[in-house]
Amino acid sequence: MKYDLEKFKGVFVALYSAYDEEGNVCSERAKKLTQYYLDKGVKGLYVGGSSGEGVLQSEEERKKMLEAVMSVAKGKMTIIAHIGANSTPESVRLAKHAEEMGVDAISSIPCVYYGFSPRAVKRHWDAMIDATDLPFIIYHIPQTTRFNLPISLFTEMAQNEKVIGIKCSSESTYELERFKFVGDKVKGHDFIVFNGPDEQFVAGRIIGADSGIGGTYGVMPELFMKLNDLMDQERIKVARKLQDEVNDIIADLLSGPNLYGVAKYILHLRGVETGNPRGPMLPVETDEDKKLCERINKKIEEVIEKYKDK
Ligand SMILES: CC(=O)N[C@@H]([C@@H](O)[C@H](O)[C@H](O)CO)[C@@H](O)CC(=O)C(=O)O
Repeated sequence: MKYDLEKFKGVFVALYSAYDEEGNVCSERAKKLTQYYLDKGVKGLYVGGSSGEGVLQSEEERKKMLEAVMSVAKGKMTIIAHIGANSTPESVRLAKHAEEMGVDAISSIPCVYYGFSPRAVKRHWDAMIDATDLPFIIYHIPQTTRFNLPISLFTEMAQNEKVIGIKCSSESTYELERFKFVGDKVKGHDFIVFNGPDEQFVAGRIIGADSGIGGTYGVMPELFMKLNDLMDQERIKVARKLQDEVNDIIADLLSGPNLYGVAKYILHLRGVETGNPRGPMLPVETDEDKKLCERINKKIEEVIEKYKDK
């Protein structure tokens, strides 16, 4: 096996992007944000994905964000760079840049705007894969891309040595199980499956996920690391109870103007500045929204405390 797969097992924060007060990518803030997660002890970061607003940024902004992250995280955390862009040439340039930066793997959605055939998606992904020596992780998120990855294309992709895993953000745990089962069979060893829906972390791990990448981990990495430890120890009953509490928090996070707006404001309450999400995503503006964030932040602290020694 060409790649060390152990470094892809664990909890990966889907990193929010860091902006200044004018909405420009801010390297200093991105470095502090990266250090925040390094100090928390997460396994790694997924940079420039959905939570990272990669598809809302220019090529230069995406590079700038990754450069800041790598200046802090290189060799200390596993970094997966999401390089999916509107066109194949842009994705290829981002792939090459990610390799120059020393990331551990690249990853991509199939498409952004147009609906494509499996053949077109394969060609798009293959171009990125061929551009570097890095391992590649498929990003499957049909509810936003509208591309329902057929198992035939998945099987073909898994045959490529460089394709080591899939980030499965579809809500079907059956689909996740199939990717794990078929992936392991094709490889003859572990094919890394990342659970995508944070609300189903426990279910995903039970049915085959090795790891998790999530957009709500950023405000409660401690709770997802705890869930992961509980699953490693096969302490399902405690894990289920904690998942219930986490899902209550996620429901609150989703009840505000926008998940990332709320998450970023919660980080602001902790002294970690990342600015507002980029429009059309709504920021936290009203007193009511701010109170919601304060309440969620308090609830997270309480649940961390409650499960610390469980
Ligand atoms: C559809 C969607 O956005 N799914 C999220 C989840 O983390 C999601 O935000 C969470 O489960 C709350 O619903 C992730 O799978 C996406 C992700 O990790 C990323 O790339 O930011």
